[in-house]
Amino acid sequence: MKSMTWLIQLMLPYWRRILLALILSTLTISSHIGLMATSAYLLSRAALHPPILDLMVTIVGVRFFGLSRAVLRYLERYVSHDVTFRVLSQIRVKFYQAVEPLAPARLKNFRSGDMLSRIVADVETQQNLYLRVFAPPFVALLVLFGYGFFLARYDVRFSFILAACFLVAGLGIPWGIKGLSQGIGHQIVALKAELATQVADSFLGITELVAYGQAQAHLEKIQQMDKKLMDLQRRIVRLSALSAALTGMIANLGLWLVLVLGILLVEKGKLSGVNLGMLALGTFSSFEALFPLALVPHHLEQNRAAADRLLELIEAEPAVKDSGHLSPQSEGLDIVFQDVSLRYEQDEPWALKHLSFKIPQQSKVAIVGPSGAGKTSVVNLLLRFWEYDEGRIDLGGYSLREYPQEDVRGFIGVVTQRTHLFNATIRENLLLANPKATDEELIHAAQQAKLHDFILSLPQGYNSFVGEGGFKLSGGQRQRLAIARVLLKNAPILILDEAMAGLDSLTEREVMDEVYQLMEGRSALVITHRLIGLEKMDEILVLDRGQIVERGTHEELLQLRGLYRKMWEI
Ligand SMILES: Nc1ncnc2c1ncn2[C@@H]1O[C@H](COP(=O)(O)OP(=O)(O)OP(=O)(O)O)[C@@H](O)[C@H]1O
Repeated sequence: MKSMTWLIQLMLPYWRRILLALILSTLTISSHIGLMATSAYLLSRAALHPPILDLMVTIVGVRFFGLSRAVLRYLERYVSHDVTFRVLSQIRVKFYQAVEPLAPARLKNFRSGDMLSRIVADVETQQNLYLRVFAPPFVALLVLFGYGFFLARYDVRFSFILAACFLVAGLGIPWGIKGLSQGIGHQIVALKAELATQVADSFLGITELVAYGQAQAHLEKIQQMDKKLMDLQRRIVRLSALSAALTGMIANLGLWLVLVLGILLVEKGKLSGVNLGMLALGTFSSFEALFPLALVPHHLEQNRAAADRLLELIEAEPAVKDSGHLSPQSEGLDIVFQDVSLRYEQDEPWALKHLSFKIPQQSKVAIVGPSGAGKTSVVNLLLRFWEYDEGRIDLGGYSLREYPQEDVRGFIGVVTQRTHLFNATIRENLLLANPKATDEELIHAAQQAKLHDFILSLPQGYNSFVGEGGFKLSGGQRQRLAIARVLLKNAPILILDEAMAGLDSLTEREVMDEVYQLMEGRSALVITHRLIGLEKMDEILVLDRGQIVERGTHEELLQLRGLYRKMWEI
């Protein structure tokens, strides 16, 4: 119910267009009725051989309805699809606005294929909302009342026949089909999501699947799901055909009942014989309004299931909410952690416990420690990806919570182990860090990151495509590109989170030199479990199970003969 209320709220701003579309739909069906009725009337009158002038009005009527039906059908399709696409774009905008603040913390719980399915398939399912759920009942009611009143002018019993047939075909058949199709809408939405998830997973893990000889097995799994989805869709097509056949039968029954009643009335002299065909065929064609009703419950179920999935994300609470309006100054950007504790979930152990340290502006601090010690968690807090539970983090003398998240991130440049490169050109990947950068600035950054010569050696230079995830570049080239990005961003705070992991020793040494140059004149937080080059750090924090167990310079820590020394010796 909640999802329907949400969808209706999105449609409300377009009520004028919706009203126009409903009127146009009703007029289109009315034109159809008019065409059939006037044609039948014309044939009946013509059979009596009246002077041709007597038929002129009817002939014009036939022409008018013939033309207006086509024009109105076009306008109705135009306006109703226009409304539909406007509502869809609203849904997409709302969805994106709600999802963006959830990244990255909350989105990690969702699989990428499932997210894709929500953004694409579940949004697109909503195109049925107006066209196949809301419009048909309204149009059927308008036709029933409009044509019902027309019939009542001849005899009210014609109207009762029409109402009875509309009741059976408009409520009885959809009710029966609802019973037969119950649950299929939900299953289709769930299966589409699962299928998208499996396909996306297969693409992401294609190397592993091929290497371990599992590609065929995986493909078969996907084919099975696809078959299941096809079976469900086939069931819906069968039900659609059944409902069309049943509605057609009721339409024929309606025609016969009107004909029988009409014949009786003609016999009694209460109805002119020339009207007989007009009333019968008009009634028959009014059933056009009823054909889409049978699948309304099915589409409604599918729309609700898809909308529920959209709402699940739209209503999710972001891990961090903006509450402050301070803007960080580029001067005096000391970072201070005071007794900071964090746990990712209430029932999980603390990832960070009572952490206190300071990174004065332009100083270099390293955090080292074994895997799972909490090093990346410190970065997550600084970048405002997660909210800390206890303590206080200050930036430039004010709590981090007093700044908008975007402003904080604007002051921080990050190089991580897994630099994501978009399937675009080198230029576009660099511009991500600073869309306004000039060509000279791009080249300067690439030169500093020792990437320029390599780029020039490519046939397309800066316009060369890097491939999906940057697969056309080596690990070292990717990291250099990340460094060039940070240079372009020119942020006063630098975070290097395992930036050298995955590189061979030679490349590591080369990239390290560039990284140390990059640190000059900036505050730097270096996260690593490889104790290389840490002599240049002002302070090293040794983290273990979320707590600082040792701190000092490289020399001091070696003398302590504790965890750091042990790690260093290894
Ligand atoms: N998003 C998350 N949700 C739940 N728990 C998490 C999440 N991220 C990290 N953790 C947990 O928090 C703890 C610290 O993780 P963190 O990634 O900070 O460690 P790390 O020192 O950076 O490890 P590594 O060197 O292996 O990258 C771990 O126990 C980890 O399982």
